[in-house]
Amino acid sequence: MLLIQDVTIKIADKVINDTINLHLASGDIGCLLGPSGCGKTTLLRAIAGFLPIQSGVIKVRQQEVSTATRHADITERKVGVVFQDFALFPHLTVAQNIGFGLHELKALERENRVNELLALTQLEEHADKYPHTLSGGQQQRVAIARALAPKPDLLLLDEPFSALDPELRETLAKDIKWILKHENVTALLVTHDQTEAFTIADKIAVMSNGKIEQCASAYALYHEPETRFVADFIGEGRFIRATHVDAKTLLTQLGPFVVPEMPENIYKEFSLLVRPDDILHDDASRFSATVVDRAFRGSHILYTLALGDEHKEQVLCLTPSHHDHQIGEHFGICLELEHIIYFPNA
Ligand SMILES: Nc1ncnc2c1ncn2[C@@H]1O[C@H](COP(=O)(O)OP(=O)(O)OP(=O)(O)O)[C@@H](O)[C@H]1O
Repeated sequence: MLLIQDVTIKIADKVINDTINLHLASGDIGCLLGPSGCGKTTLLRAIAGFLPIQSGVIKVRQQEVSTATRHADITERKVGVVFQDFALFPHLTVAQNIGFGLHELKALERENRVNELLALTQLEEHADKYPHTLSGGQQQRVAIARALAPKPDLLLLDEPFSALDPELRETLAKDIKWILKHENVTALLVTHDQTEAFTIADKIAVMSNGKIEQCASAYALYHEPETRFVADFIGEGRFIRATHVDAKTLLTQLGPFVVPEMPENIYKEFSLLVRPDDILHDDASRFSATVVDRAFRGSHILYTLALGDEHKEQVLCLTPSHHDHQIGEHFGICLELEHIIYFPNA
């Protein structure tokens, strides 16, 4: 449904997006995830048709909509856009906002489609209200319903939850995912919040410095990051030094570790990614670590632990919160890795 091949976008001669490749099949929910300034919004704007591209091609439904020499009009793209600030019409009711893009339909068809979307977004009781009387979450649902009303082939959402408070975001993200799947619309959203990306997206493109570093499912990004940037950016974790001892064994400050499956061509010495769930609290272990920081998370505590006498390396450890240790205390830990993620030593 959406195909982006080797796309480069420049603004005032500065390369903002460099050789971007991305594919979304029909019904996929994709996400552009990355730190502020990495070029997410610029790419989304180019797909929507607000910006030209300098090389490559963007196709929607196999039609070329952007190349270096062709720039299809926004209306020709059949792309819906949901903006960060919702951009609702203040003088129109909820129902009128949703029906705004349906001028081509007959009155009855239009009314049916509006009613269908009011039900889908659970806004029936608010149909005759004006946007300023609604909560942020409700306004966002109106914005999504309005964008979905004309049945666009592709829906683009620019930081759709950023104006909402954090508790509401996750619930709304789940609701929106359900709505998008129900409408079977292909969607691409921009966010810098990975929880949001994990909740809503089938496929996440992690961006840095104008490029896509890796495009994969949330699970693959977390467990099989292909670059050091993705390993750092997605989830939590620390790198510790490791040495490849023999076909089955690695050596780290936490002793020898027998590897479930040794990667081919692994370096002799390398940096090993250790996630908080790879470190187990184990009073029987002969390796102990010192608590240098702790974050209480209700059911769990996330400890930052310093290793060895010199405290040069650190790992994170997520334990049930009845293991309550203070900063400066020691406790026994052991390493339990499912995936060996390694990079050359920095
Ligand atoms: N109109 C413009 N003129 C000049 N530079 C621009 C313009 N628009 C964007 N940029 C630059 O392009 C880069 C990428 O911006 P963009 O808004 O795409 O990033 P982003 O990843 O969406 O960031 P954020 O998460 O903060 O919105 C930034 O360095 C920005 O300064």
